[in-house]
Amino acid sequence: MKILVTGSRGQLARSLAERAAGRPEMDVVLAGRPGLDLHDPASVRATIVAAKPDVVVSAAAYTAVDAAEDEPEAAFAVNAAGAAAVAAGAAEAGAAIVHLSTDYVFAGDQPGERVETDPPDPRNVYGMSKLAGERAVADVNPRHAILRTAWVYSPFGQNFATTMLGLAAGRDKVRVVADQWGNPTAAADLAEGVLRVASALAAGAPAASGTFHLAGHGSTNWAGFAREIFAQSSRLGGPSAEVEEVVSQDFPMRAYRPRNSRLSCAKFETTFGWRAPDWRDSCRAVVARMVAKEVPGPTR
Ligand SMILES: NC(=O)C1=CN([C@@H]2O[C@H](COP(=O)(O)OP(=O)(O)OC[C@H]3O[C@@H](n4cnc5c(N)ncnc54)[C@H](OP(=O)(O)O)[C@@H]3O)[C@@H](O)[C@H]2O)C=CC1
Ligand SMILES: Cc1cn([C@H]2C[C@H](O)[C@@H](COP(=O)(O)OP(=O)(O)O[C@H]3O[C@@H](C)C(=O)[C@@H](O)[C@H]3O)O2)c(=O)[nH]c1=O
Ligand SMILES: [Mg+2]
Repeated sequence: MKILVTGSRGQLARSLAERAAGRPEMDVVLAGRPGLDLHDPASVRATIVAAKPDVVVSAAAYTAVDAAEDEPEAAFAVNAAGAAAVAAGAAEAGAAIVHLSTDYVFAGDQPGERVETDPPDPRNVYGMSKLAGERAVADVNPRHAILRTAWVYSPFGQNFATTMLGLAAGRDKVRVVADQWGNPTAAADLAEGVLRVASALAAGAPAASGTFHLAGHGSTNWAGFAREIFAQSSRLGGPSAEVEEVVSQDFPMRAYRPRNSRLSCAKFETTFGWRAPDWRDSCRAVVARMVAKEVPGPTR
């Protein structure tokens, strides 16, 4: 099975490449800028059609949540029009598409866990642009799985865990919000789930089409996530800091963040027969790689 992934240096793209290595039945090809640029639909179409994939994984996105507030045109160009171009290219190539979306499509003002049929109601530009992308993908390519995930981290590139370890290297105490709840998701676990969905779509399983939630098992708030990162790091002699819990109001950010974006992954688990590991177990594994500095930084 040939899988074309959009984006070459992103967390999920790199995790997919790593996860598929040594599995000859999974031929994962990464396609990023400048060859495939989501600002340039013609480059997207040409790259996908030329590659003749069985499945396209639409991983590339405009993911700078705060910056999106100041440049909504760019966020929508990439996350909505760009996603539509990926889905159209996949349809033209006769390929199915796995498209990644986010917990931030929800308002986060309801208790409990969100299921796929709950109404989305994004409260920031990033979330609005990703919701527009979901709708465009579903319209353009009937053989689609839209996977909403959350709080993705990995040894690759910039994410909350690398930010926390970076801050801890220079100070004793870090202030972290404790009133935003969600499901930390290791990119490696997400990649495993994506490969399972890709296989099911390629095999023509009708149940594999639709919208699904896939995130790490169990939930916490950002302060709890930070404490776990530091606990694992200090165990291995890496940087750590005391976590001072604050509320969102006391940690102003450009973009509004949902307070409760916990996702129910029951539909994914039932459909694909697989559950992501407990977020703490994956956190231990990822932080170990970060502390060991096993992975070089982004090659920019
Ligand atoms: N990170 C997270 O916490 C979450 C992510 N998601 C979604 O999951 C998916 C994967 O996220 P993740 O791997 O973390 O993302 P990253 O932020 O790690 O990587 C984003 C990728 O998108 C690429 N990209 C950005 N703009 C363009 C463009 N104009 N043309 C081509 N490529 C572009 C980047 O390319 P380059 O390497 O050239 O910069 C990079 O490869 C995304 O769809 C995201 O919305 C959902 C929930 C949480
Ligand atoms: C750096 C830092 C952040 N925070 C807070 C700010 C924010 O509310 C929360 C998370 O901050 P970040 O900017 O790392 O995370 P954020 O950019 O909101 O992460 C989101 O990215 C997009 C792409 C998604 O799709 C979401 O699922 C989610 O992962 O932590 C602190 O409280 N203290 C700190 O020192
Ligand atoms: Mg961010």
